[in-house]
Amino acid sequence: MKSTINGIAASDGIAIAKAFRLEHPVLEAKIRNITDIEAEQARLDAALDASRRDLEEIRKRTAGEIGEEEAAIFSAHLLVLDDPELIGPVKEKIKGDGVNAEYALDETASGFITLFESMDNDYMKERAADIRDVTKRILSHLLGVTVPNPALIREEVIVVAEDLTPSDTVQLNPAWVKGFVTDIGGRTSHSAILARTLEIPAVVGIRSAMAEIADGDIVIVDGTTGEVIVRPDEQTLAGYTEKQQAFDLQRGELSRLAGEPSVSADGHRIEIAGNIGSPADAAKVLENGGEGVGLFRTEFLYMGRDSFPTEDEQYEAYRSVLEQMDGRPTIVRTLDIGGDKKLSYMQLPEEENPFLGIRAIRLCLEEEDMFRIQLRALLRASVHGKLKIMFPMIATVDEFRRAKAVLLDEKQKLTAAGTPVGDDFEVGMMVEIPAAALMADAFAKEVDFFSIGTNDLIQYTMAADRMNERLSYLYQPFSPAVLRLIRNVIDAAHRQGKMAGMCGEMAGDERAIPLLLGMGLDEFSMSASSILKARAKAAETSKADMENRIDEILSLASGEEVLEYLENIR
Ligand SMILES: C=C(OP(=O)(O)O)C(=O)O
Ligand SMILES: [Mg+2]
Repeated sequence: MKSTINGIAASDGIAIAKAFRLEHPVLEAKIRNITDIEAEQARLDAALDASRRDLEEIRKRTAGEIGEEEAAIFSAHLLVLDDPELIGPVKEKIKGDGVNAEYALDETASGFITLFESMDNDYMKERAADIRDVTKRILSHLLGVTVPNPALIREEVIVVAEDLTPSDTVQLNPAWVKGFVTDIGGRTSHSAILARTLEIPAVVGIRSAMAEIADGDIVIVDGTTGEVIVRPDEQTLAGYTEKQQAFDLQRGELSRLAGEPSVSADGHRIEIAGNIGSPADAAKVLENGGEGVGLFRTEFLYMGRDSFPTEDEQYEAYRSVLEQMDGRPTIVRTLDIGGDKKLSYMQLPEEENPFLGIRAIRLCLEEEDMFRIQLRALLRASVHGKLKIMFPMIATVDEFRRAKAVLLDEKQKLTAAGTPVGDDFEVGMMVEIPAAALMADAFAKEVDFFSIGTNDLIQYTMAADRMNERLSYLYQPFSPAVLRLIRNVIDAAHRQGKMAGMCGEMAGDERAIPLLLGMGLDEFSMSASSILKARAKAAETSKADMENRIDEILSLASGEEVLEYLENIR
């Protein structure tokens, strides 16, 4: 029976395909006593063989379709599978204790995991993560439970999941994943941002998707309205197929703006740039006529792998982006890990409030060696284009100064060693903490540019978790509280002759563009798929007219009133 469920529209467009449930099953390794030891050991061997076949296949396909680097993790898993130091003790335990293979494996592996994780050694911590993953795979074969392998998807699907972590999403191949729906999350959770980067429709925060959608159900995702139709009838299907074609047509029409500059109706020039998570995304920004990169979220280079990227690997990634952008301004943000963005190979402390904890620049200033590797890679790459280095989550002027001092120290060392470093790279900061927005005048004297991170700025201003769908009513980009902070940042930047940009999702929101233009925002950075619509919106807006309205808008009492005001301007 057809049913319609609603969530938060996260990425525009319509996708129609079969559901693929991405669910991590509970694997319980209960103890059983065994009498036929040989048969039990043979059962373990069979599970090892099956796991080996899985991994070889996944490795091969990942290497061929995504890249050798991404496939490396599966080679590491294959090594664990064949490691006599793990498998030997499991077999001995089956024999010595007369217990079943699941239990012997789980106990032995847990012992190694606890031991390796407790060591102050990144290599051993990575091995612990590998053992955990491989153990799950072997257990699933022993228990006859299927674990989903998104890397093996070979038909068009809509991924249905409770949640997609950033490391889940980097493994999805957009050639097959036509859209996704999740029960958890909001418009600015990272899975939603990634969907926009990949230009695939998505609806998040549905709450009942996993309960209502079975594997193989036909699903329509309307990422523009937030509707998800499960098991549609013929008529509904036909209606949405038409809607899908109209959407594609509109996208095609907008593409004529790709080579045009971004100018308001009254001739004011702005820059519209793209947000990226990998060097491959830069091509999408250019295809959509982006005038620069306003945010490269480098933490994605650190995800979907089982060890830190080396300085050379990072250098290559930054160089690739700068070369592709060919002299256009390119803002690369230093590592913003923590909060919901975790690394399997880096143990972060358990915190009560991870979004208020050791993340981003706070972590980098604590783990200075790790930070310096990234800064060296950036400095070496700076000769290949117009690089702007940006620090995330800056709360105090002192933090900015400390981060910049480490950068300049590395620059000096490289120069002393004869390594070429660009002379004209800029150093700026994200404004995503209310304290920084309020103190923008003090910061403006020290930075080369600001980029306002509304995703976090809104959550910290409203004290409403950006990922909690139940608080989405509080997560208000148009709240005058947020708008006043934004204006403060732009004005402070301009008083010092500095550029003010925005790379939070608000910059690509068509309703916000006239308002931001009126406040004088210089640079708007967004998902590649929003660039052309934003350019069209700017072209029909008079900056001078909006400028005259700003005081009135900022004196309204609520986000709802602001939105109503904006809708009535015509
Ligand atoms: C752009 C931002 O950074 P992220 O979404 O990566 O936290 C932001 O906070 O607005
Ligand atoms: Mg942020």
